[in-house]
Amino acid sequence: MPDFKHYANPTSGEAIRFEGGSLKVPDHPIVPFIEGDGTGPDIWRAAQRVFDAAVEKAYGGKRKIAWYEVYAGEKAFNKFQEWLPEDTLKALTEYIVSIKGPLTTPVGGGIRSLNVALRQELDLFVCQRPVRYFNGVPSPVKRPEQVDMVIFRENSEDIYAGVEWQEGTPEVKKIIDFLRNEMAVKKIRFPETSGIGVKPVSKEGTERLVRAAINYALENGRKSVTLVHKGNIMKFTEGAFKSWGYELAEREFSDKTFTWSEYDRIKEAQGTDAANKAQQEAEAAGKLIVKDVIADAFLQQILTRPAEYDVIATLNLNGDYVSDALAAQVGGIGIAPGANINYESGHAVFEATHGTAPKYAGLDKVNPGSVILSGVMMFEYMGWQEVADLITSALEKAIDQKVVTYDFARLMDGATEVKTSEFGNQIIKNM
Ligand SMILES: NC(=O)C1=CN([C@@H]2O[C@H](COP(=O)(O)OP(=O)(O)OC[C@H]3O[C@@H](n4cnc5c(N)ncnc54)[C@H](OP(=O)(O)O)[C@@H]3O)[C@@H](O)[C@H]2O)C=CC1
Ligand SMILES: O=C(O)CCC(=O)C(=O)O
Ligand SMILES: [Mg+2]
Repeated sequence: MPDFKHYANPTSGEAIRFEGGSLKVPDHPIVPFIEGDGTGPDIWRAAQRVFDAAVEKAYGGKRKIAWYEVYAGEKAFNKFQEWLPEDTLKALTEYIVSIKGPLTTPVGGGIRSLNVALRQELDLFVCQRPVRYFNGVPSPVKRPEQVDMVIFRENSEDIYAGVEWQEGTPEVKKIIDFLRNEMAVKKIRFPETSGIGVKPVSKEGTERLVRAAINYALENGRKSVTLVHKGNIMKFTEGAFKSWGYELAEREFSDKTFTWSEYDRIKEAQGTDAANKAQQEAEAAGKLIVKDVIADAFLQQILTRPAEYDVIATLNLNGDYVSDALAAQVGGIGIAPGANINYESGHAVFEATHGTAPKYAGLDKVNPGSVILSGVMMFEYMGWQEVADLITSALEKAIDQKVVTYDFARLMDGATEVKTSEFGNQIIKNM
């Protein structure tokens, strides 16, 4: 048991373990949860009832989650005057699998993102966000059913990691002086009034992310992995991500993949027909195609040709933008789940793609679908597939019945608008 400063130890349940590369899940696993800020408590309350009902329905009392509340954000600050208590990190480390609601990050000053801090502290290097269409969900595009992608967003580095210095401080002056005087940098347009952010992108970081994406694609019968980058402009970070990604695919998965890098080499040596033939043969042999696209082109092609994309591997900031854009295509952020995972240690923190939606806090109004579907991912990760399937089909049925929260109701004809808690009830009723 961890040696907590503030927290009492769990009073029931057993710890999940990660041994020999796989999870060992007891029948009464301790699962820590963070309620979250803003609308977090609303959606968490509904979600927890759905999870418990589905586990009970699937296993009739043989299995049960031992929920264990841990704190971060405003609730932690109010209780312990700490935004992210060390006890929370200890609990998430000890109990391996956890789930959280959204946490507030102020813009422009104040505390840094607690969400990002959690990912960094636990080294949860993959932010995995599946995006698929649920029949009947209102969507702004004509063929939303063509969207079926799984985003693998690098979660530990890039400009998103928060290495930056504020304009006007002695630190930023030092960095700017160093860049100008020792590195001969002449491209800082307004050196006296700039803030500076640094974008670290490493070979190790890229390789472990791309490896996870390719493994996922192979295990789940996916057709392609696309490396999304802005490597034409940021050559040694985003461009390197692309090159390292291709090199990894060819080095570690040569018998199972065909890359566009190989395509280019064949084209150069033998011409376009030979390269096309090689790709067609690889596809016919069931090989995974590893390709790439520049990020801005990707954002227009997901609207015009979504069927061409499948598993997406990308850097941290691109992944953030792409997640919300794709979520909108299939009906919005109300049903966009996610997980932060370290595939090497087994640690995983499940969380919705959206934030705290503060204007709706405490109104029992927003869609709990994203956190509920994050729970579905969690149950799949734990191997409790029966629970995942029960929740998914009950949620699909609720949408089919047009019993939905405000976000869907405002775009659907003939819908019955229900509260967060009532949407949870409807899902439970449908199990
Ligand atoms: N992982 C995390 O914890 C994340 C935290 N955040 C943080 O959340 C805070 C608010 O961020 P903000 O940019 O407003 O983004 P949000 O995702 O919180 O909200 C933006 C809009 O998305 C819609 N929305 C969000 N959640 C739901 C839901 N459950 N059901 C239906 N619609 C929903 C609402 O749209 P509408 O107005 O159209 O109704 C809302 O106004 C910030 O502090 C930010 O840093 C942001 C993202 C992730
Ligand atoms: O940490 C935050 O406040 C925002 C994070 C975010 O937008 C995301 O991870 O998608
Ligand atoms: Mg985001």
